[in-house]
Amino acid sequence: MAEATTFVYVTVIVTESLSKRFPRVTALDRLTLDIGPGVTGLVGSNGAGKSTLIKILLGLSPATEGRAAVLGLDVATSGAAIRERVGYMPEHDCLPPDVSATEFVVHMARMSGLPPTAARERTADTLRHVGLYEERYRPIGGYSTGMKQRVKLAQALVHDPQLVLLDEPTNGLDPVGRDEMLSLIRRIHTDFGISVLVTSHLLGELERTCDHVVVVDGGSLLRSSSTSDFTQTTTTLAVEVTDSDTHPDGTAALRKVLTEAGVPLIGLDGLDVEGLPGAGHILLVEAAGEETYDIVRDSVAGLGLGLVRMEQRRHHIAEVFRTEETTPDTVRAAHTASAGAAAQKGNGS
Ligand SMILES: Nc1ncnc2c1ncn2[C@@H]1O[C@H](COP(=O)(O)OP(=O)(O)OP(=O)(O)O)[C@@H](O)[C@H]1O
Repeated sequence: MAEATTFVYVTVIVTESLSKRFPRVTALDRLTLDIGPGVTGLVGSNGAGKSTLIKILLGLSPATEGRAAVLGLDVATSGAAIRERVGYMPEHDCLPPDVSATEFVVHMARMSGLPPTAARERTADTLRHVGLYEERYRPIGGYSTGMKQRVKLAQALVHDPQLVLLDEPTNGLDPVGRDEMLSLIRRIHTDFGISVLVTSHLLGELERTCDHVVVVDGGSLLRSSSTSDFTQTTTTLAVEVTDSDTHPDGTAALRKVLTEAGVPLIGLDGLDVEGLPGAGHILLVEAAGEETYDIVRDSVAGLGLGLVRMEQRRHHIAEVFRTEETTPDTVRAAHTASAGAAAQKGNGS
C-alpha cells in the first residue's frame, strides 16, 4: 500500500494540482507543472501567484491542496533538505544596510552550513561572478538598486546550489541593468550548470534568457512550453512587392488576392517592424505550410508584380499572445482570470 502513495519525481520541479487558498484569495488554482533542467521563466502579472509558488517550492508555506517536489524532494516533508540544495533570491529589499556585501554573503554562506574558510572563499568567488568584487567592503546601504540585486543574487548562489529560484530579479533596474542581470542569470546555467527558475511580470524580457517559459494568470497555468515553441508555433512571412502600371498600389492588390485565396494576413498594428526597410509596403502572411509560399509566388506573378522579398520572421513571445488573443475563448479565459486575480488582489491582504 505504501508504494501506491509514493510520488516519484524525475524533473527539477514538479507540481500536481497545486492550490493555495488564503481566506479571501485563491493564489494558486490547481497548478500542474513539470520543469526540467535549464533556465525557466515563470511569467505572470502582479498577483498571478508567482511568489506564492516559490514559497511553497521552498517548503516555507504549505499548499492547501495538491503536491509538489523540488529535485525529487517532497515540499511537504523535506523543506530543510530542499533549502540546502536550492538558492532563493527574494523579490523585496531585505538587505541589512550597515554591513558590507562580503560580511552579509559570508554570513549567509555560514548559515547554509559552509565552514568559515570555505564561506569566505566562496563569497569572494561569487561576488566576483556577480560583478561586485571592487565594492565588496562597502556598506550595502550605499549601494544602487542594481548592486543590491546583485548582493541578493550572490547570497542565493554562495552555497553552490543545484537550483536557484529568482523572484523578479530585474525589478527596479534600468534597461542596461536589466540586460546585465539577464546575462548574469543565463551564465548561472551555462557557466555553473545550475538550473534557474526566474519570475517576471514582463513576458518579453525572458525570451532571450530562458529555455522554457511558463505563463500563469490568476493562479492557473496559461501555457508552458519551450521558448522556441513560443516563438515558432507559426511562421510569419514578410512579403514586399513592387507597384506596376496596372496596380499602382501593388501591396493592396496582393492583399486582396491573398485574402480571396484564404491566406491569413496579420495586421501590422503594434508589431515591431522597425528595421525592416519598406515596412509600410510589407504584408505579414501567416504561413500554414509550404503551399503558402507557392500561393504568394503565384499571386505575385499573376498580378505581374515584382517580388522584392519573402522572408521568415520569428514571433516574439508577446506577439504570440497578441495573436492568440484573436481567439475569443482564449481572450475570455485570460480576461476572466485577470479580472478574478485583480478582484482578489483588491480584496486580499
Ligand atoms: N499571506 C497572504 N495572505 C493573503 N493573501 C495573499 C498572501 N500572499 C499572497 N496573497 C495573495 O495571493 C495572490 C498571489 O500573490 P503572489 O505574491 O504570489 O503574486 P505574484 O505573482 O508574486 O505577484 P507580485 O509580483 O505582485 O508579488 C495575490 O492576490 C496576493 O494578494
